[in-house]
Amino acid sequence: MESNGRMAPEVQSILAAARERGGGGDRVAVDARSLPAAFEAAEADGRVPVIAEVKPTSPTADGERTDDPVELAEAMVAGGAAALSVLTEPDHFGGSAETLQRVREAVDVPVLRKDFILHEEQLDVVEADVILLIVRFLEEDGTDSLEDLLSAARERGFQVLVEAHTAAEVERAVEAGADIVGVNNRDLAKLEVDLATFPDAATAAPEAVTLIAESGIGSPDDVVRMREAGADALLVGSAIMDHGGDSDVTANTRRLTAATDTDTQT
Ligand SMILES: O=C(O)c1ccccc1NCC(=O)[C@H](O)[C@H](O)COP(=O)(O)O
Repeated sequence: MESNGRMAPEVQSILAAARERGGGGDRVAVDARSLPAAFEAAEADGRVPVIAEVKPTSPTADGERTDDPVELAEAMVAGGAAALSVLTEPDHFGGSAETLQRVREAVDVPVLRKDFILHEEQLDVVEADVILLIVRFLEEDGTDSLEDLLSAARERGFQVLVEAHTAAEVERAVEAGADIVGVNNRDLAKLEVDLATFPDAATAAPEAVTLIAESGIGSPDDVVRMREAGADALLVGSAIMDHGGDSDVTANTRRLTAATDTDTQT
């Protein structure tokens, strides 16, 4: 696995901050909204299942979006988002646990807590329907193991999205017991996006796994490409948030949730 020393400086900084961050107070117990059921409901009424991400900024964003996150989240749901992802990482993404809590109270779709969780106590910061565990960040000394975090999260009622970047990491996720696996098209070592990543790595996932294509998806053509490669759902942040601008988040979401294979025909 990639050593943190070979990660992009921004990612090393994210991980250093994550190692320092503590947990919450009391142990969380969640009555989670089902992510697979939300995807099925979207499919049933003709929407591509999209997890739209409330990401005020990021190390690779062109700027910051300062609109009220709850209004952004509601606009994403109005655009057909099956679920939402909310950054709770404060130092590099402008997120917070309080934002996630407000968003989750305002919508009825499942909400993913997008953060860099390395230790069990960090699960107890806020209730969410789904939490993220990143394979390559949990193979380092000084973090809890993927298996331990998976079971600790499930004991609290969370669903778990396990993120991989390569076929080997998909195999590792499945071996650890993941039933929802994301393939990140963004290489977190270099912060480069390559949409060929998902089709390559997805081949390692068994049929029973719910498979999510993450990052770099910006157009209806990209949606169709990921779906044809086996994505059950897509996780999209930047193309919906439009960090440098102030475009309509509902329209940005709908453009992707309404994508069909006719979009790729000339
Ligand atoms: O988005 C970043 O710049 C980033 C930098 C360092 C570590 C993680 C990062 N992003 C996390 C994500 O997984 C994305 O926010 C998510 O998949 C959406 O990606 P996109 O649609 O490309 O905004």
